This record gives sequence, C-alpha cells and structure tokens, in this order.
Amino acid sequence: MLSGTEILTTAQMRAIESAAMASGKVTGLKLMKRAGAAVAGHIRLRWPRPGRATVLCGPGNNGGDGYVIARHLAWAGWQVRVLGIDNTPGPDAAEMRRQWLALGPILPLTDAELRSGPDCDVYVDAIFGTGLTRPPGREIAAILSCLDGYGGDAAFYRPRLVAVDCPSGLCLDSGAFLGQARQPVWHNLRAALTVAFDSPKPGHLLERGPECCGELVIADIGLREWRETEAGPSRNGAPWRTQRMASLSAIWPGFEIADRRRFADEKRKRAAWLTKREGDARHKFGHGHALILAGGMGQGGAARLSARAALRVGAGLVTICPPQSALIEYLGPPDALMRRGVNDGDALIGLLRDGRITGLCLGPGCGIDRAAGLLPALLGSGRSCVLDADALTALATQGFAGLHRNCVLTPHAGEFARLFPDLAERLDARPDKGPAYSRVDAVRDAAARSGAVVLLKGPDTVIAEPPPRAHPHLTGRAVIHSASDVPWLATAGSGDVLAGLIAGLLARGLPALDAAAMGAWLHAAAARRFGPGLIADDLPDQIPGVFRDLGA
Ligand SMILES: NC(=O)C1=CN([C@@H]2O[C@H](COP(=O)(O)OP(=O)(O)OC[C@H]3O[C@@H](n4cnc5c(N)ncnc54)[C@H](OP(=O)(O)O)[C@@H]3O)[C@@H](O)[C@H]2O)[C@@H](O)CC1
Ligand SMILES: Nc1ncnc2c1ncn2[C@@H]1O[C@H](COP(=O)(O)OP(=O)(O)O)[C@@H](O)[C@H]1O
Ligand SMILES: [K+]
Repeated sequence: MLSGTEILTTAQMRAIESAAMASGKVTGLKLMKRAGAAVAGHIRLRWPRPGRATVLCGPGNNGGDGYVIARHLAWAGWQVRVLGIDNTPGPDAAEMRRQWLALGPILPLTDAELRSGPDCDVYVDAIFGTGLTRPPGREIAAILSCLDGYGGDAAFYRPRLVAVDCPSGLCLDSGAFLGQARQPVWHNLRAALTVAFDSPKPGHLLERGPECCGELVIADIGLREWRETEAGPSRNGAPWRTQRMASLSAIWPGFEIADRRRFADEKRKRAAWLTKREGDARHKFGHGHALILAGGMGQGGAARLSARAALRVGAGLVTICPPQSALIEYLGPPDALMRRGVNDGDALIGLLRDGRITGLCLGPGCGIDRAAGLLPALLGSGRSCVLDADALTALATQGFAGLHRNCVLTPHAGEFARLFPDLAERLDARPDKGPAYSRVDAVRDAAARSGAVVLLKGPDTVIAEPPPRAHPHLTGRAVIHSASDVPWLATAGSGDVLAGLIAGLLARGLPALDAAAMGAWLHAAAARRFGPGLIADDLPDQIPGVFRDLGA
C-alpha cells in the first residue's frame, strides 16, 4: 500500500542500462548525452548567469558525463576549465572527450592543477559514480578533500559543488565512503546539488548520503519509460530482477519530485484509507482494537505515549494494560483510553481470547522481566504486534523462537547490536571495497534470521520483511525511510510514539511491513509539521493535521 519511489542498486541500474541498450531502443552514447544535458540544465537553473566552471572528469562514464556537461556550459557562454585523466575510457566517454577537445583543452586531474586555477562559480564533480569499486587513490583523495574545504584556502568550494550521480568516493549501494570509518568522520565530500539518473540509489538515502549529496535531483534519461513500456514494470525474469534486487522502495522528503504521477495516486489511496473514508467498517471494532502492554509504578510515560499514538492513528479502541497494582498510574487523560490490569502471561492469554484484539505493543516502559514474562503468551497468540524497547532486550536473551511475520521489531542501533551482534559488526566495519554491506543488507539479513519484520531506526530508517515463505532463498521487500530533514525527531520518547503508531496501524489491519512503513512516514510527517522544539508528547496530536495536509 505504501511504496514511495522505487530505488535501484547499482547492479540493478547497470542491468537495466544493458538491457535497454541490448534492446536496440537506446544507445549508451544517447544515455550519456541525456545525463550530461540534464546536469548542465540543473546548473543553469540554479546559476542562470553564465560564469566560470571547473569540471573534474574521472576515468569512466561518470567522467564521460562531465565532458558532456562541459560542452553544454561552454555553448551557454560559460568559461569552462576541464581537468581529466589521460586514460582509455569506454567508447562513449572517449567520444565525449573527443568532442570536448574540439572546444577546449583537458588539464591534468591533479590537486595542484585544481588549486592553480581561477576561482569558479561552480565545480562539477564527475570523477566517480556508480562504478566506484575501491577507495580513491592518493591524488584523487587530495582533490576530494580540497573540494570539501580541507585544503585550507579552498574552504569556499562546498556551496558551489555539483555532483554527477554522487559525490565521488560515496558508495551508492550503502551511503558509506569507501576506505573511511562508518561513523561520521572529520571530513566527507559534501555537494550543494547532486543530479542522479533514472532512480535514487540506496547510497543517496543511507548513512552519509543525504548530508553529502545536498539537494538531490533525479533526472529522467529515458530508461524509465523504456522499462515501463518495453519491458513491463515487474516482468518476472527480467534481467534486473535478480534475488538481491527484490523490490526496494524509498520515502524521502523530496520523493514526489521523482515520481509525481505515482505519488499523487499513493497520496490519494493513503489519505482515503487513513481517514477511514475507504473501507466498509461500520463501527469502532471495524477499525481494530490495540492493546498496549504497560509497566509498573513509575514507568508509565512511555506506554502512555504509545497508547495516545495508537488512538490518534485511528485504532477503533485502545486499551492500556499495566499490572493491576499500577492501574492508578494510568488513570489520567486521554479519557478515550481504556484500562485493564494484566498481571502475567496467563492473564494475557485470557484477554486474547477476545478475537477483536488485532494489534499489540510490548516494550515501551514495560520493564525487561515483565516483557520477558509476557512474550511467550503474546507470540503464542500469533497476533500482530510491535516489539520495542524492553521487549527487544528480553528477546536478545530469549532468542527468536515464536516470532512470526506479523511481528514488527523496532530496534535503534544499540538494540539492533544486542539482537544481531554479528550483523551490527559487519555494518560498522570500514568498507574497503564496493558495494559495501549496507543497512538494507543488514536489516534484510535480520528479518530473514528472526522471521519478523525489522525496522532499524535512525535518520535513515530501514524496514525489511522476511523472505517470501514459498521462496526462502529470495529476499523480501524493503523500504528506506529518510527523515534526515527532521533531526528534532531524535527526542526522548519519540520511539515509543512510533511503536504506538505501528500498533494502531496493525490493529487497523495493515500488513506488518506496510504498517511499519506507514508508521515511520506518519511519525516523521508529524515532526516535520510541528518543527523544532518538538517533544515526544507533541507527536500524536500532530497526526490529525497530517491527515488534513493529505487533503483528506
Ligand atoms: N545510470 C545510467 O543509466 C547512466 C550512467 N551514466 C554514468 O555512468 C556512470 C558509471 O560509469 P562507470 O561504470 O564507467 O563508472 P564510474 O563511476 O565512471 O567510475 C568508475 C571508473 O573508475 C575506475 N575506478 C573505480 N574505482 C576507482 C578508484 N578508486 N580509483 C581509480 N579508478 C577507479 C573504474 O575502472 P576500474 O579501474 O575499476 O576497472 C571505472 O573506470 C554513472 O555514475 C553515470 O555518471 C551515464 O553516462 C549514462 C547513463
Ligand atoms: N538524526 C535523526 N533525524 C531524524 N530522526 C531521527 C534521528 N535520529 C533518530 N531519529 C528517529 O527518532 C526516533 C528515536 O527513537 P528511539 O531511539 O527509540 O528513542 P526513545 O527510546 O527515546 O523513544 C526513531 O524513530 C528514529 O528513527
Ligand atoms: K561524481
């Protein structure tokens, strides 16, 4: 139901490109000319007066795009300086280089040459794109650090840097910089604008990607139409639909730019369902009953946040269930919330005889021992549920037995490392060759291992489902949700609200992956709507406004 924009790994992109060329409908040269023209067009949109540009061209087709850009800017009256490598590129890039040479020289691609040139209005990074396989060597690394302002006197380059496909050095499958530590380091190349082709790649949205790409524009170079008309959008057996490439979609702040038609349709469907205008439920139980399992005295805040979120997202009924002795702590507003004491697993089993309870949330403010005690009863019921916070800590000791496809695990990085230490370690390791192991790979592996939907939180939230039951050797669907534009969402209790939103959506009947993806989207949309200064308590009450903004 909620799919956003399709994103492609670099392998998928290459496979699509090759299949399109093999079909005879398009040539590599034509694609390169369109790609270069698109970048030049975006430069001219943002810098309408012709000025000075330095174009840095690498050894492959990314460099080929650079030569096309140089030509377009020169035709438009710009003074263009081109730095390139004296190598033998592929035939398309070689042709574009030859054509540039009819207009101007190619200076050596060195740090010294870059520094010796005049100050420019725009610097174009066409050094490496999707073909990066290893960390840049010393000379290119020096150029990249100069472009990022660490050359001392060059600190002013950054706001004028335009990246072709990506800032060079970024692994487009993971968002990591090859050869560098995964955690934020002292420098990364940062562009003001990145123009990428056909579809976003995971690396544009993960880890360092959003910060380093700056404004991200996806240029259509004619492959999308070919894919949809000539090849069919999801034809099985098409060469790019190999198993590592199973459906991957993204939701990020600018995604409607890439796919306006589809976005409008998604938005309409989403709005109609969320606001209960679509569907045939005639009474509150038709919108589901969510149960929020809560903790003892003094721990009530987290579960109350979850419960409020579940109510706001439209569950027909929400009941909060602390131990009997702590009920008094949960008597405050909202009055719409129902309360019921649940002391232990047996009491929960009794309660779950009511088949109208359709979504549960276990973990926020629950206490590890209580969560561990309730887990077997909850999992044994097979009911849709969110396991967060203390329930994840309990799972880390109990193991994954009993988890099923209707469970959503919502770990942050620390909880993920407790649950899947080896995967977290791989994800933390410095990548020395591309494509690097990505958050999508890690979350897919976690989903396959646990048998549940896994949502790994962060500014780049990744959600994946286990492989399809009938095809356990394949990968399931995955979604990247980018919220890098709302850093104020990282506030205490925000995760409890997310868990409640997902529980409410599960209770309303959404399948686990869709509930997790829609919950993540609503969560960020609520934070975006409120703005800085947000505390977690503000989030649930923004949800009706988010619904109204959808045009519902
Ligand atoms: N998507 C599309 O439809 C279209 C894509 N297009 C464009 O093509 C780009 C992909 O082109 P690409 O495959 O030639 O790779 P690219 O990024 O230029 O760089 C790799 C080159 O550098 C080399 N190399 C790698 N690592 C290295 C290192 N550390 N240090 C030194 N060298 C290194 C590597 O060769 P290697 O040495 O590994 O054999 C290779 O020669 C893509 O990003 C987009 O801009 C458009 O033109 C058309 C439509
Ligand atoms: N830098 C960030 N930008 C946007 N969202 C973020 C950022 N860091 C974390 N988040 C989001 O904030 C929420 C924090 O949840 P969590 O870590 O469980 O916090 P808590 O336990 O305090 O509720 C998650 O939804 C996560 O995706
Ligand atoms: K580049």
